This record gives sequence, C-alpha cells and structure tokens, in this order.
Amino acid sequence: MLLPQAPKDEAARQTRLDAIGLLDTDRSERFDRLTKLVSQILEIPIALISLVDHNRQWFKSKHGIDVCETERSISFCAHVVSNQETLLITDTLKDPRFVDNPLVTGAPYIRFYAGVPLILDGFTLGTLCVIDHKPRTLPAHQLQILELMARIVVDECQLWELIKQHEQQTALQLQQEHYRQKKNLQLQLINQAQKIFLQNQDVKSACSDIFDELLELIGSQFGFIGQVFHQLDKPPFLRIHHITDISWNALSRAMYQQYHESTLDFHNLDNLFGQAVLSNTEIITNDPAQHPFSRGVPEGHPTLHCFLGIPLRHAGQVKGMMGFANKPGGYSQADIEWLTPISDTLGLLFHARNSEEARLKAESELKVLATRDPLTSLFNRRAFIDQCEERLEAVAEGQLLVMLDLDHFKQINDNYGHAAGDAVLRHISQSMQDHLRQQDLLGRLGGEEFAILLTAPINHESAERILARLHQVIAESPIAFGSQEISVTASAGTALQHSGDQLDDLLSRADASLYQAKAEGRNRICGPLGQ
Ligand SMILES: Nc1nc2c(ncn2[C@@H]2O[C@H](COP(=O)(O)OP(=O)(O)OP(=O)(O)O)[C@@H](O)[C@H]2O)c(=O)[nH]1
Repeated sequence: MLLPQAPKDEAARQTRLDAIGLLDTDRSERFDRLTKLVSQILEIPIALISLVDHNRQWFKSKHGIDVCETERSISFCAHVVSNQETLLITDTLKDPRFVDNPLVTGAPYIRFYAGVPLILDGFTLGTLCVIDHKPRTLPAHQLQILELMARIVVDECQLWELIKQHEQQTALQLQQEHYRQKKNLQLQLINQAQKIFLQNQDVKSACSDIFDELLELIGSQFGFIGQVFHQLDKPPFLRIHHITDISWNALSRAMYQQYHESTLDFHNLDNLFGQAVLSNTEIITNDPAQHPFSRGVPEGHPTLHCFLGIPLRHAGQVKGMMGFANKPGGYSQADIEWLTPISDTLGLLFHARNSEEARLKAESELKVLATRDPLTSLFNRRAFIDQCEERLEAVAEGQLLVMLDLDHFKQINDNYGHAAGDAVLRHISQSMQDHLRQQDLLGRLGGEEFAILLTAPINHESAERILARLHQVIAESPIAFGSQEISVTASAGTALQHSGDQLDDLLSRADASLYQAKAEGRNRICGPLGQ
C-alpha cells in the first residue's frame, strides 16, 4: 500500500483549514445537499466532502456511508491533497497503490474512487469524492460535473468562514457594548454616591441611592452595604446603610422596619459576611454551605446559592463592607474588579464621614471647655456675661441679677481640706441648678462666688419665692463629705433691671447689695426683692 505524503505546504495548509472552522462541526444541510446531488447526478452510491486533518480525514458531509472519519494514512483523499490533483481509480484491485488498503480489503470495500481537490487560497483542504463498491469508469462530462461541484463546495467553505467571522465580530461588538455600558454604570454610581454625600454628608442616602443599580451591575438577587464602627474594649459592629428587603417572617420584617426608621446594627460578625470585615479580605463562595465561616441562614431566609463579600477600605483599613448574593452562575474575581472603584469610593466616603464626626465632636468638646467651669460644669464668668448680655438686650426691664457668695468658705477649706471645699462647691451648684427654672442663668464667677439671672418673664412673687428657696436649700445643708457633715451658708445681693441698664450697672448694684449682706452679718439676701 502506498502511504500518502504530506504536501510541502502542510503546516500552512493545516492553518488555513483550521481557520475555516469547519472541522468537527454539526451536520449542515447546505453541504449535505451537495453530496446528495453529486451522488444522484453521477449515479454513484457514495459521495463525500472530506477534509484532510492532521492524522485523519473528517467528512463534513457524507452520502451513502455512515463513518465520519478515517485515519489519514489509509485515506484516498490524502493522496489528492499530496498531489493537489484529481485522483481517479477505476478498479482498486488493479491498482498496486490501493489493492491492499484496508478500505478496499474491508468496509466500505472501495473498488472505484474519484476525488477532486478542494482548493482554497492555493491550499488543498480535502476533496469532493465519489466511491463505488464495484469497478467503473467516469466519463469526461461526469468528471467535469464533479469538478464544478467541488468549486461550489469551496465557495460554501468560504461562505461558512465569512458567516462565522461575522458572527464572531457581532459577538465581540456586543461584548464591547456590554462592557461599555457596565463601565458607564460603574462611573455613574461613583459620581452619584459622591454627589449625594457632598450635598448632604449622608452616607446612608448615598448608599441607598446607588444600591439598586449596584445590584444590577453585579447581577445579584439581594445584598447590603454597611459601615464598620470600632468600639473601645468591644468587637466592631456593622451599621447597615442599605439592605434589600427580603423579609420572610415577622422578625425579619421588624428588622427591616428598624433599618428604615432608625439604625440597624449587626453585632455578630462570626459568620460569612463578617469575615470580610474581620479578615479584611474579599469573600467569594459559590457553595456557601461548605464555606468554613458559613453559619447557615435563619429558617425561612431565601436560599443562599452564592455570596460575595467586599471590604470597603480607606488607607488599607476596613471602613465597611458590601455583601451580594445569588448571582446566576456564581461570582468570580471579575466581579471584585468591577466593584473595586466603587468600594474604594465608599471606603473614602465612610472615612470622610468619620473624620467629620470626630471633628464636630472635638469642636463641641472644645466649646464646652471654653464656656463651662470645669469643677461645677456651670457657665464660667465669660460665658455667663455673654449669655446675660443677650438676655438683657432681648428684654428691656424687670429681670433680676443675683450675686451669691458662700460665707466663710476659707474656713471650710481650712477645717476640712480643699477637696471638701470642692465637694461643697459642686453640691451647692447642683442644688441651685435644681431649684432654678429652665430659663434662668447660673454661672460661677470665680472662687465661691456665683451669679444668677432670673430672666423674664418674672414677677415679684415668683422672684421672691425662688430667692427664698435658694437661700433655704443652702442654709439647710449640712453636706455629707465622707464621714463629715459640713454646714454652709450664703450671702446674696440683688439688682433689678431698669430700662436702659447695662450689665455693668446691674453687676455693681448687685455687688453693693452683696457687700451689704456680708456686712450685716452674712447668711442673708439684700437688695430689691431680697428681704
Ligand atoms: N476648695 C476650693 N476652694 C476655693 C476655690 N476657689 C476659691 N477657693 C477658696 O475660697 C476661699 C475664699 O475666701 P475669702 O475670699 O476669704 O472668703 P470667705 O472665706 O468665704 O469669707 P467671706 O466671703 O467674707 O464670707 C479662699 O480660701 C479660696 O482659696 C475652689 O475652686 N475650691
């Protein structure tokens, strides 16, 4: 048996054959009707479109035979490919090259073969061939028909390639369009979150506003975004800024309601989503039940088919997390990459919000420090004077300024110690505050000296009643300090606001009344309404 040789251009030929993309494709009507036609016109039982591949010949179309490929070494068509010309064998038993070929000695018992090369771009890809089980001849006009049909087969091959290329191009364009749309959505979500945050400094509404489109971007069924809060001596917790409503029973509905009306915090982070926070890593699982940190889902909760947990970081530290669930087909690294610009943005916003809150807190602490007396927490001299001036400006007359000074306070310090003196000052301050009205002003002007403004509206009777009560609660001490009991009294001077009075006028009149109270023996109130 003569073995077929590979043609000189075999590598390039094979590349061209592969590029068409016909090998191992399904049966195709457009090729099958050609082999059927050839068989019927030439009245030869078998017609094949054979493509000669690396080590085999594979039939794109076969008529009158069932096999779909044979080895290349025994293939008649491989000889056509070697010689790049038509091969006609009228009786294989009389041809020493094929007499002992297994396709002659065994099925399909070839006695007659005529194969015309399928030439595309100068490469012989295979043949259009006809086969008979008995010897025969092929008149010239029939050979011509076979050759013409071979050209049609080549045209079909070219058309096939063009259609495939077009399909691939369309698929690529669709893919690119899909990518472009996703990229746009991604940028839009970043802009939207930043804009809303800049407008109202509210991370909750920034998260809520982008959430539905975020779910769409990642193709998930449900999810949430939460901010991490770190606490001294306690584990961190997650405050939910947005969560899909998947409530399934009364308890979960109540939780969802709580999220809407106030805040919903997840304190237990020993679970699948908590790992994104605690380990500061992305969690991808397409088999959540098998994940080492899976703690299952509550009864009635929708089944978790897959889960993606993304930490929201700033400067490498976890500020929050996003969780997504049930993407058809599961999650992959590509989802993390799509989400990274958004998670970076949210991490930054959370950080900005935390910094702003810390700044506001520090500012209000500073304000307290600047306006309050550290021992008694009453207004200090400066703040009392400022507040007083405001009230005096607002109401022209009738308010009452009281200067109050503890009697012989030095002796308390001397007898019981400075700490006891401090305790007395705090106690008296608290008592006075308890017995004044909400709108009255009370300040510590310094040492054991206090000032009170009984603000409008105030009438004679109530002013007298308030003063008498103050005088009484101070005089009714003793104040317990450790095992000791300390008695204290106070002297006070009052000044009634007349039209046109400045604060200094009132202060000096009240001071004069106080001086009088001290001079008259202490433990008394002098000045208008003071008796
Ligand atoms: N424990 C304590 N003592 C203070 C504080 N501020 C001032 N003092 C003391 O208050 C005392 C005030 O003494 P004086 O001004 O002589 O007045 P007084 O002893 O109350 O006598 P009269 O006002 O004349 O009745 C001084 O001994 C101060 O050291 C404070 O914040 N804590």
